[in-house]
Amino acid sequence: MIRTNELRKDFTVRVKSGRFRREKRVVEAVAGVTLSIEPGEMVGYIGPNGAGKSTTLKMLTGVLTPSGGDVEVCGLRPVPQRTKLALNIGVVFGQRSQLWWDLPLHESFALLRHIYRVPAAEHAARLRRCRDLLDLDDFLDIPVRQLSLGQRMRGELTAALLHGPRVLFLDEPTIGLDVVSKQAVRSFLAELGATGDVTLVLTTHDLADIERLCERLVVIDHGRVVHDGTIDALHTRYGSRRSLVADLADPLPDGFVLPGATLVGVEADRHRVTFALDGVTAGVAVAGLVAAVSIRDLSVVEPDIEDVVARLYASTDAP
Ligand SMILES: Nc1ncnc2c1ncn2[C@@H]1O[C@H](COP(=O)(O)OP(=O)(O)OP(=O)(O)O)[C@@H](O)[C@H]1O
Repeated sequence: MIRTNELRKDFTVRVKSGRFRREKRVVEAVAGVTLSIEPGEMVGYIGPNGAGKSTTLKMLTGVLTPSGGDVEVCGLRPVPQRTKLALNIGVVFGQRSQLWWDLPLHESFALLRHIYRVPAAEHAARLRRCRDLLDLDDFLDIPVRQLSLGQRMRGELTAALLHGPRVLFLDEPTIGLDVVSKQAVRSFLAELGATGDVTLVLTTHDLADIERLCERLVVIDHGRVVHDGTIDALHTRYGSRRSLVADLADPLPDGFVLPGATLVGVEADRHRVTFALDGVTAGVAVAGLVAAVSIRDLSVVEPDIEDVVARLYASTDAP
C-alpha cells in the first residue's frame, strides 16, 4: 500500500555566518527512508522533534516533492498523481483544517461529498457511522470556528473519511485534546483499524496513542529509520523488563534470592521491594515470593514505553 525506497528530502536554509553574511546550509530532513506498509496495517511513525516525521508524511501525501529516492502510495506517485491520490487517501494534520470555518459542520461534510463526488448513499452510510462512533450529533449545526478542539478533531476525522480512503494519514491527532476526547479519538481509530479496510499511519508524541493503536512502530531520528518492528521487539532490544512490586508484612530477609529475578529496589525498611523479572514469568515469581515471605500487596508492572523510547532517542543522539 505504501512503499518508499531511500526516500530523501533536503532543505536549503540560509544561516547567519558573521555580522552581515548569510551562508547556505543543507538540512537533510529525511535522509533515506525505506519502508513497506501493507494494506490494513496500523503503523506508528514516531521520533523526536525535528526527526523528519512531518516531512515524510508530506512526501507521502504529495505536498512535498522528494529530493531523492522513490515513493508510491496506493500504486500512485504522490506528487505527479496528486489529484488521483487524494481520492485514495485521507489526511488529518492536527494543525491544519480541511473544514470551512464559517460553515456548520454538516455543511462542510455536504461540500466534501460534492468535491469528491461521493454517491449519496455511500456518503450517508459513512457519515452515519462517524456520527454514531464520534458522537457528532450535538454539534453538527455549529459553525466550525465555534467548536472546541476535541469537537473539531472529531469533525476532521469524519471529513477525512467520507470519501472512503484506503489510507489515513494522521499527524498528531490527539495533540491538545482532553483525556475524554483523546479516548474518543483513540477508540474510534481502533475500531476503524480493526475493520482492516483502512491502512493507518500515525505520527504522535503521545506514546499512549501508539500503545493503544499500533502493532508496528517505526522510529525515525535525524531523518533515518532507527527501529521498525513491534513495541515488544523494542522492549526486547533495550532489555526492558516487567517488574514485580511487593509490600511485605515483615522486612525482606537479608540475602533473599528470588530465582530468575533481580532485586532492583528496596524501600520502607525493606517492607517494599521491587524485582525485575529477567528469566521468569510473573506467575512463577509471585509463587516463589509468596512461598518465602508474608505479602500484603503485590503488583506486576509492565515495562514503560516512554522509558524505552527515551533510551532509543538517547542512543541515536550522536550526530
Ligand atoms: N520548509 C522547511 N524549510 C527548511 N527546513 C525545514 C522545513 N521543514 C522542515 N525543516 C527541517 O527539517 C527537519 C525535519 O522537520 P520535520 O518537521 O519533518 O520534523 P518532525 O519530526 O515532524 O518534528 P516535530 O516532532 O517537531 O513536528 C527539521 O530540522 C526542520 O527544521
